Amino acid sequence: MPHSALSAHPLPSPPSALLDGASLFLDFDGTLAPIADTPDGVVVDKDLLHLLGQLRDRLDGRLAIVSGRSVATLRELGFSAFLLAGTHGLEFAQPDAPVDAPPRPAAVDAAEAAFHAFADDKPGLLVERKSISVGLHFRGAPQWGRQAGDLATVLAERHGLQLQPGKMLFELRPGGADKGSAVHVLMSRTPMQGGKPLFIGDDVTDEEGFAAAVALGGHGILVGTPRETQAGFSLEQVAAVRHYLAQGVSA
Ligand SMILES: O=P(O)(O)OC[C@H]1O[C@H](O[C@H]2O[C@H](CO)[C@@H](O)[C@H](O)[C@H]2O)[C@H](O)[C@@H](O)[C@@H]1O
Repeated sequence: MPHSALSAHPLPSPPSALLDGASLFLDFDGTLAPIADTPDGVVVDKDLLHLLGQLRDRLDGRLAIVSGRSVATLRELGFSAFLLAGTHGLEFAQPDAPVDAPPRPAAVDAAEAAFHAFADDKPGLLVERKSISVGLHFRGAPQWGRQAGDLATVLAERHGLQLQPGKMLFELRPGGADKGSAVHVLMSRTPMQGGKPLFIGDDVTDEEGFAAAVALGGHGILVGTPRETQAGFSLEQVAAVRHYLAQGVSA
C-alpha cells in the first residue's frame, strides 16, 4: 500500500477499507465543495451535511473539518454540528461550542489595509476579511497574481505574518500552526483519539495534514490532478470524494 513517499505520479484510488476505524480529517474548498469564482459563491447542500453526519456517527464522532476558512465562516456554511479546525489550524471548536482561537493581531488589520490599497482600483481582485487573517484573491484578475504575491511577501516580512499561498489566493495569518499541527492536536483529544488518521484535501495547505496523518500511521488522499505530494492516494474531484465517503456510510 502506498505510504509517505513524495510523489508527482498518478496515485491509486483509496480503498474504502481506509475509512474503517478512521479518524477522518476533511478539507473544505476543493474537497467537499467545488472551487467557485469567489469565496461567497460556495454553497453547502443538505445532501453533503447529511452524508457527513451519517459518516461522523458511523465513526463514533471521529470526523473533523480542517479548513483555511475561519470557524465562524464554516458555521455560517452549515457545519455548526461538526468538530472544526479553522484558519489553517489556528482555531478549534467542538460542535456548537465556543471557538478556541488566538486574538486577531493588529498586524493583520495593517495587512488588510495594504491589500485594499492595492486591490480596490483593480476590478476582479478581492480582499477576504477573515476572523484572524486576510486573503487577497486574484481568481477574477489573474493578470495581477504575480504582483499580489510580491505584495503579500513584503507584507508578511514587514508585519511578521505567515504567508499562506492558496488557489489563486495569498493569505496573511499568524504563524505557529498549520493543518499538520491541527491533526496532531485533534488526534490527542476525544473524539479523534484512537482512530487511524485519514486526511483528504486538495490544496498545498493540505500537505502538512497528509504528512501528519502518515506520521501517525494513517494516510493522505489528494483530490485533483497529480502533483508532488505526501498523499499516497488520490481522487479526481469533489464528486469522487463524495462517492468515496458514501462507501464509508454504506459499508
Ligand atoms: O482549506 P480550505 O477549506 O481548502 O480553504 C482554503 C481557502 O478556500 C477559499 O478560497 C478558495 O476557494 C474559493 C471558493 O471556491 C475560491 O474562489 C478561491 O479562489 C480559492 O482560493 C477561501 O476563500 C479561503 O479563505 C480559504 O483559506
